[in-house]
Parts: sequence; C-alpha cells; structure tokens
Amino acid sequence: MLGLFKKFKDGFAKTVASISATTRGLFGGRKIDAASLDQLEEALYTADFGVETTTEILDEIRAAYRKDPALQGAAAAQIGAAVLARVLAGSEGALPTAVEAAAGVAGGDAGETAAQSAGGAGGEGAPTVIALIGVNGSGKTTTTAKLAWRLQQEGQRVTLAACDTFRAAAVEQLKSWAERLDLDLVASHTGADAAAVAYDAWAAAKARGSDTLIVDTAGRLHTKSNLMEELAKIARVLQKHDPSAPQHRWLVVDGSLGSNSIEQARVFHKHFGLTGLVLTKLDGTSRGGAIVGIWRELRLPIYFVGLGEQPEDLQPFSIENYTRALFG
Ligand SMILES: Nc1nc2c(ncn2[C@@H]2O[C@H](COP(=O)(O)OP(=O)(O)OP(=O)(O)O)[C@@H](O)[C@H]2O)c(=O)[nH]1
Repeated sequence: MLGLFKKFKDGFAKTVASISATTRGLFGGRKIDAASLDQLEEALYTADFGVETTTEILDEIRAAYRKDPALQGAAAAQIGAAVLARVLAGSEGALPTAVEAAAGVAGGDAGETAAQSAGGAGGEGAPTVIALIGVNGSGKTTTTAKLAWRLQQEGQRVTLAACDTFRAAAVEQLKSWAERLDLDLVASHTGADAAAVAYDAWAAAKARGSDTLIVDTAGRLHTKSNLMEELAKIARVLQKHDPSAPQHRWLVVDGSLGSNSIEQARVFHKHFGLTGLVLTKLDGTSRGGAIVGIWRELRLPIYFVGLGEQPEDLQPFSIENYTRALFG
C-alpha cells in the first residue's frame, strides 16, 4: 500500500508543489494565519480545483480557525483532505475482478448503465469489452497497453483491438506494446474499417477465452459528428456478438488540460453514453485539482489515472491516496 501511495505522491508532485510552494506555513505544521489561508485559496485555484471546491475547503478551514485561532497547519490540511474526500465520495471506479465478473458481481460504478447489468462484465464465456475513446493524443493507445498489462498481472487473459485505423502509426504503436508486454492483439491496416476490426477482435477474444477485450479507438475531436458516428458503429457491431457490449465506455482525458476537458467529456457523454473516465498525464501537470471539477460536474467514475509513461504508472484512482498526496 505504501508503494502505491508513493506512486500517487510522486505522480502528483507538480500539483502538490503548486499548492505547497505558496502555503509552506500551512503544510509545515506551524500555526496558520489569515495570510496563509489567502495563499492556500490562490494555490487551489491555480491547481484547478475550481470555485466550488476551493470555497468549500476554505470555508471549513476558516470556520475552524475562527473557533480556534491557534489552529495548526497540519490540522487545517486535515480539514482540507476531509472536504476533498467528501466531495469525491463515489468517484472511484472499480472493475470487477475476473472471478467476480464470472459470478456477475457488480463493480464500483456510481452511474451504472443498462449495458452493465451483468456487473460490467460480458455474458457467460464472453469477454468484457472496454472501449477507450477520446480526442487525439489524450493517451488512449498508451492507456490500452498499460491497462492490458495491469489486468494481465491480475491474472486476466486480455485481447487488444487496434481500432485506431486512422492515425498511421497507431497500429504499429500498439503492436510494439503488445510484443513488449506479450499481449494478444487483433489488428488490420491503416485505413481499415475500425468496426470490422472490433468485430473480428471480439470473436478472437472469445475463441481465446479472454476475460477482457480492450478496444483502442482513433482520436477524434468531439466537434466532428461523423467521427462520433464511427464510435457508435463500433458499439453496434460489437452488440451483434453481445448485446451488452461494450460494457465499459471510458473517455481518456488528458488531465493536464484541467477544467478545459469538461466540455469534451460532456459532448462524448452525450453521444456515446460514457461509463467512466481515465485521466492521463497527471504527472506532468500542476493542474491535478481538475479531477474534482470533472467528477463534480459529470459524476462519471474515475477508473484509472496515468501518472507516468511506464506500464505500472497507470493506477486505480484512489480518493485516499489522492487526498493524502495533496494534503499530506
Ligand atoms: N507523462 C505521461 N505521458 C503520457 C501518459 N499517458 C500517455 N502519455 C503520453 O502521451 C502521448 C500520447 O499518447 P497516445 O497513447 O499515443 O495517445 P492517443 O490518444 O492514442 O493518440 P491518437 O491516436 O492520436 O488519438 C504519448 O507520448 C504517451 O507516452 C501519462 O500518464 N503520463
């Protein structure tokens, strides 16, 4: 557990630095004062926590400070962590394990859809399908590989579908990940029909006895409706095999975009009925507070966060690790 927490803490180093640089007094354990609270407020805005959350955190700390003018920084930080945890309650997405999936036990989805009636798992003997979608460069292909590696480490059999037939190098990129991590992959050539690849991949996954099929899709701007239609086609084709597929429709969001990503998520959600999110590149940003705003607005569970480029850097989102990383 300690190792996991360290990963979170290191991953969020830039956000932590942006908060604590201006609030050293607050986190350093000494008594707080009005000036350090103002600095904290500014730092939370800078880290993209947004107005509502920043106000809630500051209101509670200020109230405690009014009651006890000797309030220490560590106690104030604890209040901040508690407010964050309360706001984020329910935001952790959890995939059922292979064993639970086989038994039809539900995962930790907050907003479960009809397609997830079997606990987010495929029908008996059928793979659970996770479709990763999002705008160009958000990290879908990398996340596909990292997620497959993680599930494989957990004992699952995983097949990958290279449905990003649009970007010239995407299939090669996924192929090289598949070789490196020893993963099953179904791919065609650049320009091939993405839905046809998905269809074949599902059949191959089933034939191989895979627990999970991860579908990497081409990046698309949420403003391009013809590309959004292609996603719907992938889903329709998969449903010929299994009416509940794809059980998971996750938007991969570049976490360094901060609150700008909310509009993206809104549009994808409207067109495609998202069931969850993966936030990538949180290691490279000081705007790691945006997670909270995204959750507040969309109420889509956050399944994983990307905290680096190595396979083990995709970590399940943990409210406890997140709040501890940020508030010490
Ligand atoms: N630092 C860091 N880099 C990441 C993370 N996730 C992805 N990247 C990098 O982001 C870049 C884009 O990732 P891709 O996986 O190719 O993105 P994509 O969404 O498949 O891109 P398109 O196919 O163009 O839509 C790559 O250089 C990745 O290594 C992360 O969590 N942290």
